[in-house]
Order: sequence, then structure tokens, then C-alpha cells
Amino acid sequence: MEPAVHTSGLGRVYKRGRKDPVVALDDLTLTIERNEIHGLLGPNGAGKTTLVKILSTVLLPSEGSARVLGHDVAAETRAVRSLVGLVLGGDRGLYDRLSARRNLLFWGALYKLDARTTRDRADALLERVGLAERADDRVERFSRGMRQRLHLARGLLHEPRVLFLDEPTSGLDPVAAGAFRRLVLDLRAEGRTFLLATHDMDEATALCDRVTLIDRGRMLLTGDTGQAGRFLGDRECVDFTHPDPALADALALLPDVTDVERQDGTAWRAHTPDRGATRRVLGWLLDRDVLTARRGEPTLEEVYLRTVGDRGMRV
Ligand SMILES: Nc1ncnc2c1ncn2[C@@H]1O[C@H](COP(=O)(O)OP(=O)(O)OP(=O)(O)O)[C@@H](O)[C@H]1O
Repeated sequence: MEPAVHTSGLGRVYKRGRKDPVVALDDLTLTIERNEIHGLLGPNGAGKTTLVKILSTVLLPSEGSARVLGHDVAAETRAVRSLVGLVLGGDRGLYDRLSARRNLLFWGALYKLDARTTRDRADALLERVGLAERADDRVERFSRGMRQRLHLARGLLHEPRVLFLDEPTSGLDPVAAGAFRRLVLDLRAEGRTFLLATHDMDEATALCDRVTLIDRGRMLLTGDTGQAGRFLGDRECVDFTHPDPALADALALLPDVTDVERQDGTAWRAHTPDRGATRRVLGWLLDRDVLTARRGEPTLEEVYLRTVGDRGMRV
């Protein structure tokens, strides 16, 4: 069966007049399986939006190819458009002076849905995203969270099987972001596939089955979110608890330790270059009566920090 998304050697160059061209995507080969929530991570300018736009047929690639459920984004635009939904964050794509319902009716007409289908789907979606009671209010009175939910309803109107979300919870408070993420999980349970571009490591960790990290248009890593630590190759870590910071200072001086950081209170994490070093550090700690010590997995946040640094990250 064809995967939900497959790109092969995908490239995109923006030419800006006589100035130097910008390489926004460079030789990107990526597969997203059906029914997956796939996180697309990377600092500002990494190429995330460019990729999402190519996959939703808004932009053409300069090189390589991309297919959605087996259909080529450049040669089979119409088929791809019926299969994908694009949910942009912020203020793009909603009409402030129209009500939530009228926004959906307008988009239904653009998708060439018949009036009755659009009305029925709009009502069902407004209910689903928790906006039924505000359906006839103008969007200009909506909070950011309500706008995001309306964006999602809009993206679902033509019942796409693959959804591209660009920073969907950016600027939402934790309760609104949590509600939005639950909605994404429900939609996935119905068999949809998601590509989620985000700067938010907590969001990626909580939602995504797999993640891809890109920087300057190039792929750095792709794989299971839960095994993100393996991206770092041999780098490992040891988690331990001890009340005396002097022990952490002494540990940091060992040749087997690259650095030691405080997690919180009496909890610490020591980074080691390889498995042998991890074993020796565990032995060293146990000889000094630490309360607990065990091998830890680097988090997605650590993987990101060690791979691209702290550019454009939100944790
Ligand atoms: N229309 C355009 N014309 C020229 N350059 C562009 C255009 N759109 C994007 N770029 C450039 O392409 C590169 C990738 O941009 P893109 O918006 O895809 O990154 P991004 O990862 O989505 O960033 P962000 O996290 O800030 O949204 C950047 O260097 C950007 O300046």
C-alpha cells in the first residue's frame, strides 16, 4: 500500500529578483505512513512551511517529487487537493467579519461542495470542535483557541485523509492547546494521517508517533519519537538523585562524563559518550550511596538542542 506521504530528493529554491536564491528544501526524502502523526521539527527558516505547502499543492517543487497516497503533487493536483487539508495557524485564511458558520459555507463553496452537504458538514464540525454555540458570532470576536478550532473545522470540511497542520497550537493557553491535541488524537483514531509542523517539543513528544528534524532545508533525523535518544548515536545519559550538588560537581570532572545537569531538586542527569562510560558512571555513583541511579533516555528536547542548538525552540 502506498504510504500517506512520500518525498524523493525534494528540493525548492526561492528566487528573489537578482539576489541570491534561497534553498528552502534540499534533497529531502521522507516517508509518512498512513494513520501516523508525524512531527516536523526545525528552527525558523528550516523549510517546514515550504514542505507543507508543496505537499498541499500550494507550491511546486524545484526538484525531486512528492506523492500523497500515491498521487504526484505536481502532476495530479486535483486528486491531491481532495485528499489533503491544510490547517495554518494564526490569522491566515479566516474572514473576521463573517460568522464561524459563514466562513465554513464560504470554504465549502470553494471546495465545490453542494450547499446541503456543506451545511450539514459545517454544523457537524462546529459541534465537534466545540463551537456550535458560537456558530453565528463573527470570527473577530473569537479567542485564539476558538480560531484554531475553526481552522481545523475548515481543514476538515472536504473530509481529507491527510492533514497538514502548521503550528496549530502556537499562542494557545495550555488548556486550549490540550483540547486541540485531544481533537487531533480523535481524528487520528478515525484513520487520518497528520503532518504537524511545530517548534513545541512537548507537543511533538505528546502527539507524534514519529518525528523528522530539518534544518536549512536538509533532513537531520527521522524516526520514532519514543526512541529519539537513539538519534544521538552512542551518546547516553544516567539519571540519579542525590541531595549534595558537590557530588554532581565531582562527577562532572570524570573523563567519562560530558556534562551534568540538574533536572529538579535532587534529581540530576549526567551525559556520557557511550555505553561503557555509562556503566562506569553507574558504578561510581553506586559506590557513593546515591539514592537512585539508572540509565536514562535523552528526551526529544535534548536531541533537538544537541543537533540544531536552541534556535527556534519552545519547551
Ligand atoms: N516566498 C518566499 N520568497 C523567498 N524566500 C522564502 C519565501 N518563503 C520562504 N522563504 C525562505 O525559505 C526558507 C524556508 O522558509 P520556511 O517558511 O519554509 O521555513 P519554516 O521552517 O516554516 O520557518 P518558521 O518556523 O519560521 O515558520 C527561509 O530561508 C525563508 O526565508
